[in-house]
Amino acid sequence: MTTILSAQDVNIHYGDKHAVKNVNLNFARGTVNALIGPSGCGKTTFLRAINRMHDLTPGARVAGRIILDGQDVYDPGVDPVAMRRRVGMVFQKPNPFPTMSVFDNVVAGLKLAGVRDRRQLSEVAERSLRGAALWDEVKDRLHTPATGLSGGQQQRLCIARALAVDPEVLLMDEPTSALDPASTARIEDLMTDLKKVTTIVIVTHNMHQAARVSDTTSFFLVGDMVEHGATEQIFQSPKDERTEAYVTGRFG
Ligand SMILES: Nc1ncnc2c1ncn2[C@@H]1O[C@H](COP(=O)(O)OP(=O)(O)OP(=O)(O)O)[C@@H](O)[C@H]1O
Repeated sequence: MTTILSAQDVNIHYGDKHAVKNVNLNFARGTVNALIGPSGCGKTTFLRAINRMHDLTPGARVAGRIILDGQDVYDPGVDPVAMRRRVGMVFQKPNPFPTMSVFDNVVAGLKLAGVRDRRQLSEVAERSLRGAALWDEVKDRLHTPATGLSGGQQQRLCIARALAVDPEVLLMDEPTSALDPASTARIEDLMTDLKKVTTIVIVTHNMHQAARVSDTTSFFLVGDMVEHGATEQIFQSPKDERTEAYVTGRFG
């Protein structure tokens, strides 16, 4: 399998706080990769480093390399806005643009990139909404406000919005934690389909979810990445006793 994303000696500080400590990880193209660990252990901090979200966080410093398909995303020549089209992000709470219609939400990134052709926008909107398993539910209300959708639909809309620009990697930060079990199940099913078109890195508090959806799992603890491996191995025969204690529910 080819590596699409590689973190090399990544250290992240907030002021004096060393939130992520010398993390090395490789993710293969077309896989789902879970980051697990107790609250405050640096999962989200690491995830946000992948698409340079910390550029926008006062006091945050990222050191090391994040290599996306051969290119260091922190290279001074890289335009972070263009790079974020290659590395999409879905957040904990669905965050559709509240004043826009369903359609306009999906194509917002394309429009920002200068695409104006109506037919192209319509094609991409349909493909992305189908990709996010939302098309059938919204095809007759594309031009109604996105805020009229249910929470689960809004989250799939955010996934469609991310997919519309063909990201090579999709970052998901606890994408189902605000959703009911039925919506959660739909998004979990979706992740398996999305592997055909992108590579997913997902932060989740839900170990069952990590076990269900991911190919690899990385266990974080107070800023260290303690263990990384095939999900089955991490859950069934972890090498580190701290991983074992966590996945068997002895702390968390
Ligand atoms: N903007 C910030 N400024 C200062 N410290 C921060 C900031 N964001 C996070 N931290 C600290 O960095 C550490 C790692 O936080 P992070 O949110 O990455 O953990 P997490 O594993 O994602 O936790 P959770 O599962 O609760 O979301 C925590 O101690 C947190 O308090």
